[in-house]
Amino acid sequence: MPLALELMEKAKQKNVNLILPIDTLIADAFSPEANTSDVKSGNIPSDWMGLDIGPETAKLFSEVIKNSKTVLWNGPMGVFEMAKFEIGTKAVAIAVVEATKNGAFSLIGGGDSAAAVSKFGFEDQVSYVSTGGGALLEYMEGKELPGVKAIAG
Ligand SMILES: Nc1ncnc2c1ncn2[C@@H]1O[C@H](COP(=O)(O)OP(=O)(O)OP(=O)(O)O)[C@@H](O)[C@H]1O
Ligand SMILES: O=C(O)[C@H](O)COP(=O)(O)O
Repeated sequence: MPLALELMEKAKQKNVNLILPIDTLIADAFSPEANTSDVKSGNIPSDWMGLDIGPETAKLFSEVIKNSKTVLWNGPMGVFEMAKFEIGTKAVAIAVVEATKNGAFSLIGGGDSAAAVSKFGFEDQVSYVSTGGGALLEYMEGKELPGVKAIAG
């Protein structure tokens, strides 16, 4: 939490638009048979958990993505492996595909993000899918990766 608050402050100082979820799909168990409900983010009862973004957030994120020229996607929106909690991740994936159709460069990174894109059958409709998760982000940060260094000589 302190790190999140620090990053939010940093984003504000740098005029970076940080968009957070406004609603959440909650469940009473980590299970495909769980009972679910949509609540405003911040209203999750203590014995429930958020397992996907809610429909309002899916709409909000999709709008931003569709209007972007470059998309770097790292991390699913929820537990997309269970059909009940795949809706948010699917909505984002559809928006990324649409942005790509409109000329955006879309880069998807991370084993689970790649699995999500593949599950929905969109692998060929985005610009690039990388299996690198943390390594991809470190590379984007400008860090030198030992493997890349060895290859580059
Ligand atoms: N609310 C949640 N509670 C528990 N697990 C979740 C929740 N939301 C997503 N997950 C799980 O987290 C995983 C996604 O992890 P992560 O965000 O690190 O993805 P990634 O960056 O694509 O993958 P990796 O870290 O392997 O490179 C998925 O398996 C998903 O089911
Ligand atoms: O699923 C994996 O193994 C990860 O996507 C690997 O990514 P990382 O080692 O770069 O985090």
